[in-house]
Amino acid sequence: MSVRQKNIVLIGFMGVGKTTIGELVAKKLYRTFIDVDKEIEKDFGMTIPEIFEKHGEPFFRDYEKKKTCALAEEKLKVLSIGGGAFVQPEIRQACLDNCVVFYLDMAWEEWKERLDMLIDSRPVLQTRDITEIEELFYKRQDAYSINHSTLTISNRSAEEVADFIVDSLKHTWDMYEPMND
Ligand SMILES: Nc1ncnc2c1ncn2[C@@H]1O[C@H](COP(=O)(O)OP(=O)(O)O)[C@@H](O)[C@H]1O
Ligand SMILES: O=C(O)C1=C[C@@H](OP(=O)(O)O)[C@@H](O)[C@H](O)C1
Ligand SMILES: [Mg+2]
Repeated sequence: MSVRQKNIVLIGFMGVGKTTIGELVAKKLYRTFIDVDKEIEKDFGMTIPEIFEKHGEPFFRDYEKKKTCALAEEKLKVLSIGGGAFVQPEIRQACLDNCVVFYLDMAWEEWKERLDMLIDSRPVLQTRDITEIEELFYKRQDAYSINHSTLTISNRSAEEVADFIVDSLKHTWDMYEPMND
């Protein structure tokens, strides 16, 4: 597949801005944006917390695996995936094989300021105290560290990060597949 046709996937911990930044990147590249969590919510007619509540986390992870792997194989999309998705080896492989994977990396000190804003919509945060959330934050970094490009996004606006992603993609595309005049 041409490098220009590959999907772009944003990964990283809950609340770092994958959905917000993904939507901006898609607009700037005139691509379709897909938020995998929103697709799952549409499929069930329920919010993510409701799916966790009714069916449990293992069921959610299994559905997330099927949905994310299928979407990763499309072309020319910008995808934001759930913060826990990339921990699943099958999802990681599908994304790394078919897409350009950007990891949005944020410092814990900055992330923890977002906790209050996130907790109602992220069931994974509701069953853990702050120490356990911090452990999960660092544990997930092992999976996130396998990517095509790591962006340190602390103290950057969503717009700045999106512009950086678009510029770096254009640079890569021109390097590997220069456009004819
Ligand atoms: N760069 C940013 N700076 C400040 N707030 C942000 C930034 N990116 C996202 N946000 C805010 O953080 C919250 C979580 O963002 P979201 O895009 O849903 O993250 P994710 O998809 O990674 O869980 C939202 O309220 C969003 O407006
Ligand atoms: O990290 C996780 O385990 C989760 C992250 C959420 O997505 P965001 O990363 O977009 O918040 C959502 O998939 C679900 O609540 C589980
Ligand atoms: Mg999201």
